[in-house]
Amino acid sequence: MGFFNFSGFKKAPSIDMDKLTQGVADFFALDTADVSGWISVNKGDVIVAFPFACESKWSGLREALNALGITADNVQFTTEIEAKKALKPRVPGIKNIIAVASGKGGVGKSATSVNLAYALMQEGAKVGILDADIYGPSVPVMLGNPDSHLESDDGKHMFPVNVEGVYANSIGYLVPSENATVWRGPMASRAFQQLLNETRWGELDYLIVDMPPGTGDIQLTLSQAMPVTGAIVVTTPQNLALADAVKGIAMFEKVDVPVLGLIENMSFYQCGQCGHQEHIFDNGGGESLANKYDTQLLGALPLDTQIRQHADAGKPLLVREKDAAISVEYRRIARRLSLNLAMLGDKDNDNRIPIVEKH
Ligand SMILES: Nc1ncnc2c1ncn2[C@@H]1O[C@H](COP(=O)(O)OP(=O)(O)OP(=O)(O)O)[C@@H](O)[C@H]1O
Repeated sequence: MGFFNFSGFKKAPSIDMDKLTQGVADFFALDTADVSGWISVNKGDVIVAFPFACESKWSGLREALNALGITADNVQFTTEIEAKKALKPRVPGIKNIIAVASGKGGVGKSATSVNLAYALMQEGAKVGILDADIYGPSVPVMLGNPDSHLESDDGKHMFPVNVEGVYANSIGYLVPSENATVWRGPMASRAFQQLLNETRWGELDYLIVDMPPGTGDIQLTLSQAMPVTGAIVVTTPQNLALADAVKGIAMFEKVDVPVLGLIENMSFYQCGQCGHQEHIFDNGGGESLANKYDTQLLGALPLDTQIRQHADAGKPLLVREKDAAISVEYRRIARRLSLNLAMLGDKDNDNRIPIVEKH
C-alpha cells in the first residue's frame, strides 16, 4: 500500500473514445467533427451531451454502441441545448425562439406548433409555446383550457399555464377574442411584446411562437420584435399554398432569420381502414420547394382525423397517443428541427443544414 489510497477514485474510462465518436456520428449520419465536441470525460465518467433533443433515440444508440464493442452502460447521455445567435438580445431564460409561420391561414400551423412543442418536450427539451396569433388565438382551445386565467405575483408579470409539461401563453388567456380582432398593428405588436417579455417563462430550451397566418406587415413586425433563432414554414401541398410558403421563406430571409425547414401538412390522406395513401393535392411540392429555396422538408403529415380531433378537443395528441404512428412522426420532425438548429453556426455565413437522419 503506498502513501495515498486511491480506492476512492474512479478508474479512467476504458472506452475507446475515437470509436465512441465514430459510433455516435454514424448513428446520426453526421461527421465525427460535428459530434466530437459533445463528448467529454468528467471525474472518470464519459458524458455525451447532445446539443439537440433526441432522447427517444438513446436506447437505440446504446445498442448500436454495444454492437461496436463499446460498453455504453458506462457512458452517460444528457441533453444540453445551446442558445443560438439571434439579432436581438435574448429574453432572459429562453435559449432559442422558433417562429412557426405559414403563408396562408388554415394550413394547420397552430396544430403543428402545439404538437411539435410536445414532441420536443418528449425528446428531452424544456419547451414553451407563445400564441402570437393575436387576431385568432387557437392555442388555448388546442391545450384544452380556453377559460384559464393567468396568475401574477406582482400585478405586472404573468405565469404561463403549464399543460402536461409545456408552458404556454396566449392573448386568449387575457382578453375575449372579439376584443383583439379590432386591434391595429402597433397595438397587436405591443401586446405581443408584453406576452413575450412579461411572462415568467422560467428556463426554456425552445419557445415555439405560433405566428399569425400570412406574410404581411404584422408578421414582419413580429419577426423583428423578438430574438428569433430560427423559423419553420408550414404549408399544404396545393400550388397556391406553396406559392404563399415561398413568401414566408422570403420574409424570414429579409429579416436574416434562418429557415430551419418546411413542414407539409395535410400532405396526403391515409385511409383509416386499409392504410392506403392518397395524395389528394399534388405530390412532392414541399420537397421541390425546399430544394429550390435551399432549405429542408422536415416532414410531411397526413390529413388525419386523430390530429383534428385531438386539436379541437384540446387533448394534446402526443401525450394522449404517445406511441401512435403520427406521434412518432412528429417526434422525428422535432429531432430534425432541433438538430438543424444545433448545427447553425454562430456566424451568418456558417449556416449548414445537415443531411437527413438515418434512424
Ligand atoms: N394534419 C391535419 N389533419 C386533419 N386536421 C388538421 C390537420 N392539421 C390541422 N388540422 C385541423 O385543421 C384546422 C385548422 O388548423 P389550425 O388552426 O392549426 O390552422 P392554422 O394554420 O393555425 O390556422 P390560422 O392560422 O388561420 O389560425 C383545425 O381544426 C385543426 O384541428
